Amino acid sequence: MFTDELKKQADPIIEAIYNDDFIQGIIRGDINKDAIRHYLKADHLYLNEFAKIYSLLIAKLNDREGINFLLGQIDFVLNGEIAAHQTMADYVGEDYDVIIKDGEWYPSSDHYIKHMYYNAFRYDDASFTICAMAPCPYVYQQLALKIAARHELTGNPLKPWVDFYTVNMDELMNHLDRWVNNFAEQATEYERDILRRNFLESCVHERRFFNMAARQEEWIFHAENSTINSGN
Ligand SMILES: Cc1ncc(CN)c(N)n1
Repeated sequence: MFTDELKKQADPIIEAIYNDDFIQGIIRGDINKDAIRHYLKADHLYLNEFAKIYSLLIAKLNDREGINFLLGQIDFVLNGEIAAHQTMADYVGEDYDVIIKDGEWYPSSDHYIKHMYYNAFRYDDASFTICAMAPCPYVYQQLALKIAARHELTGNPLKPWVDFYTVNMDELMNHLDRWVNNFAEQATEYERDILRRNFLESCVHERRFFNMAARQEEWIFHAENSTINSGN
């Protein structure tokens, strides 16, 4: 299947994310609280845009099943995933609403969000955007499964965050796989290349997003050579 090929190509990127500072800090249970604050500020806004992009895709569909599926996902992203964020806010020891109130689209999350919007506006078929969005659940599911398989997290304050992504992603991933595979079957090789690239680029965006939080990346406009304070 086409999506099996994508997932195989994504695995080294996911393994690299696993070994980066953010996930290693989660595994140890002592991740820097500023990294978590930064992540929550960025992710709250990212998920809002993710829900809005789903709504753009609804306009491209004609089947009620697909529309209902996306409506369910909008609800999950806006109301379900809060539980994972709440675990992190509890770890920081501050009120969630206070933490997120001054978030922004920091450079790496900005790039990721615009990658998804580009596809939603550029292509009539929703599959191109779905390929750019699928790493969002997929990468977290794979990270959580790797962590759970390799570590005993009892007593780790971030264990509920890991548990959340081990159990909640299966149905969604099956649906997205079917969707992309159906489209890929009748797509041209040129279109399949775009699908592949969209998926892999978003896996790299996932890595950059965690590293953004680990380094508390910000836009810098005042420096002589305006740049961002992040590598990778
Ligand atoms: C950036 C990002 N990627 C993925 C997820 C998991 N849905 C998330 N909350 N944020």
